[in-house]
Amino acid sequence: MTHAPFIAVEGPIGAGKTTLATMLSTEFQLPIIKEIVEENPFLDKFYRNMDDWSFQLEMFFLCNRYKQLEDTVMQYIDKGKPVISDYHIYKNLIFSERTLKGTKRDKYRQIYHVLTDDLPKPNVILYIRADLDTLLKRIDKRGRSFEDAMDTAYLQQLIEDYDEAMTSLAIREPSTPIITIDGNKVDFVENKDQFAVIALQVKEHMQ
Ligand SMILES: Nc1ncnc2c1ncn2[C@@H]1O[C@H](COP(=O)(O)OP(=O)(O)OP(=O)(O)O)[C@@H](O)[C@H]1O
Ligand SMILES: Nc1nc(=O)c2ncn([C@H]3C[C@H](O)[C@@H](CO)O3)c2[nH]1
Repeated sequence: MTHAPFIAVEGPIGAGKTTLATMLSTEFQLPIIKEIVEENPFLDKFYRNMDDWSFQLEMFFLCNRYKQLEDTVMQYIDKGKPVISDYHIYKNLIFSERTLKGTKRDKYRQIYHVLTDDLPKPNVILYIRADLDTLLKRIDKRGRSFEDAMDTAYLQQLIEDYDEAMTSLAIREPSTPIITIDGNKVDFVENKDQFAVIALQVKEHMQ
């Protein structure tokens, strides 16, 4: 590990990233970096018309995450302090490769690499996998109105994109451990023992 633990929780929409990252942050007294959702002016428009709004939305996410990552580096990573985040910057590419087409996709990819290639990346990843039924139930339970318009085929596609992306990340960065959690079976919210197993795995990577 080249720097203090920088832990990222990842997984498709509604997998439980923010929930788990918050629980781990409390357990280990770690500062947490959370996704900006409510202030996002494009999500509502995007779910109603993905083709029209995808570029604006992806750029918004990228710029916000870039700023958060810059701040995280200054406040924690450069000072050798551990930190947990409810996303990995790589998710920008997972989503944009799915939502953008043609020249916009090419331009976005270039901007992504220019902005992020030289920044430190998380060195421990928790990947929550879950199938469509589980995700739909959780998204429904959370009840964000703009997600009512989400296409289930899009969500299913993202589940598969995430699996591919995590496999390719494991090959490209073999020194970064990926702890995979079966979100269909493991209930870290209601079951304390199941949370304890995850917390123990994370602790092993914090030494
Ligand atoms: N293991 C679990 N068991 C039951 N409910 C869960 C579990 N994990 C998360 N939830 C619930 O599912 C909903 C979605 O969780 P959360 O917001 O943490 O997902 P997320 O992955 O951060 O979502 P997004 O991708 O939209 O940012 C919340 O209502 C949360 O309370
Ligand atoms: N298109 C797209 N690109 C992203 O980088 C991205 N990151 C998150 N999301 C969506 C999922 C939830 O609805 C909501 C909150 O996570 O925002 C994204 N959508």
